[in-house]
Amino acid sequence: MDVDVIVIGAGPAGENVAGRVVRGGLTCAVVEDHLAGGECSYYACIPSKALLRPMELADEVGRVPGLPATEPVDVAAVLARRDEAVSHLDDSGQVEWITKLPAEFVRGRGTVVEPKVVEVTGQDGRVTRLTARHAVVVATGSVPVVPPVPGLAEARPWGSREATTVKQVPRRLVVIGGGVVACEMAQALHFLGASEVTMLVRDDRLLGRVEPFAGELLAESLRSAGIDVRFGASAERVERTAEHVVAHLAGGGTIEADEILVATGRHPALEGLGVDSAEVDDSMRVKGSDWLYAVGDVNGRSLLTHMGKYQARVCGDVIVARAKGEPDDGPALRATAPVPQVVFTDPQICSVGRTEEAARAEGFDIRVVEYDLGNVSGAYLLGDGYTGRAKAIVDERRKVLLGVTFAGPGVAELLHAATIAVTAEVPLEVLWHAVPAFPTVSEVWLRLLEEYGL
Ligand SMILES: Cc1cc2nc3c(=O)[nH]c(=O)nc-3n(C[C@H](O)[C@H](O)[C@H](O)COP(=O)(O)OP(=O)(O)OC[C@H]3O[C@@H](n4cnc5c(N)ncnc54)[C@H](O)[C@@H]3O)c2cc1C
Ligand SMILES: NC(=O)c1ccc[n+]([C@@H]2O[C@H](COP(=O)([O-])OP(=O)(O)OC[C@H]3O[C@@H](n4cnc5c(N)ncnc54)[C@H](O)[C@@H]3O)[C@@H](O)[C@H]2O)c1
Repeated sequence: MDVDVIVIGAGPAGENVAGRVVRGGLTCAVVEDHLAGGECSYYACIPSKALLRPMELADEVGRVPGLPATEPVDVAAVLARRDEAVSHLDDSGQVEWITKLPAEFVRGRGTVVEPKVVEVTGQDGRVTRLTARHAVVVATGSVPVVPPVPGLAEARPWGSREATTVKQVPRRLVVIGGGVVACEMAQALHFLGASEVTMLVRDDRLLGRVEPFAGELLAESLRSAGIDVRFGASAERVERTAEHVVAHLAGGGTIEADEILVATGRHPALEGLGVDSAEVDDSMRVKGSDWLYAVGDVNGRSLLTHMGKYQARVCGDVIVARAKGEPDDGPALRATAPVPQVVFTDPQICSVGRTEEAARAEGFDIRVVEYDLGNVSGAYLLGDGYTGRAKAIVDERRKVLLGVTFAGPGVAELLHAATIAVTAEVPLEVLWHAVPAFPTVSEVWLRLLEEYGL
């Protein structure tokens, strides 16, 4: 079969490339080995957020006197809603979306066998050969890394998929890692009944890529909920017995649990793909090639759905421009945006742009302003004991924001204002005229500017 563009992988990134190239007038085939919709729809963003939402709501209700207690939580109902959110692992809706674009949907494992040629091996072993006139786009996502701890692989550890598809919440859980998956899933499963959760965090802080204060607030929250967060801790050996799993700790001691969750990062999914590297330029074209592109997790730039989709929009439009011989270097045709991210824990942690450490390392002349969210009237009204913090990094030369971080209940919805301010490089003196409504948590913007001296 000949088409203009072949996309391998129908996760959020691959689907969005297909949408853009078809909209631009090209024909497209989308190859998917497992479920159209990708990791995000069935095993990652959607189910994890469905599992975290009841905890968030219960915490919120708990902060407002006079409302009925929400415990005990109906775990079966929470899991049933999670199952609905992931369409019971049925991808027919997503396949229909692809075919209605219209694009050709080809189920099977894709391999690039020669330039612009992809062979797809179906589950029945049949091979379909696809040829692209213009481009092949790799959007195969990422796979979890399991560290080489003796006995760990044999102990059948959980990865994020097992955690998000959980049917029976284990009573005792050991979590290896202190990143986003570890924190979100430790907290969700603890809320849903894992009464003994121990986190083995190799480093001395949680969420190593965000501002340290945010990780500290989160560690306090996890610990006060009863989760045993151990810093500088690691398993040197793991074994599974008939009844449980045992983690032998470096430096002595053991922890016995029902399951062990490994959340130690992810690698680009390149195995068996016929592609050695997915390192791309800002147009998402693989370095050294004029027909191969890579978007989403697989290129390693930013392992987030919204960033994969953003890259996909750029990539699709660039391919269309190049296919038509039109200019391919307009500002909308390069993926260079600051990265926003939300960690959906309690407190929520969200950030965009540079941290203080990153800005200093890049040589910016900066000033840091911070403000306690609990002192904002809008936050006080959300409930008793609301705590949180905001931190902004100001480029002193241009008087614009380089990065903003919020930590606190419900702060995720504050993030897009920060994303606009950072992306558009809004001068602080202009930002001053963006008056936050009273009494909302957004009033923290005014407080930050006042702290700065405006
Ligand atoms: C537990 C968890 C929670 C997360 N929560 C969030 C969140 O809240 N917000 C957020 O922004 N990000 C979140 N992420 C990250 C997000 O899931 C990824 O960034 C996103 O799924 C990447 O999209 P993608 O299209 O690049 O890859 P994927 O979604 O992984 O899709 C890749 C697709 O390619 C297919 N494929 C692979 N190889 C082949 C092949 N050779 N042939 C055919 N098909 C192939 C796969 O089957 C898959 O369907 C989370 C991740 C995890 C693990
Ligand atoms: N809300 C969200 O946006 C969201 C949620 C979940 C996942 N994600 C994405 O998924 C990606 C993967 O998440 P993750 O939590 O697996 O990765 P991560 O990179 O966020 O965290 C990995 C953690 O494992 C630790 N670690 C690494 N190697 C180790 C080893 N050998 N032994 C012990 N600890 C080790 C690290 O120090 C770190 O604490 C993230 O990059 C994130 O972008 C996003």
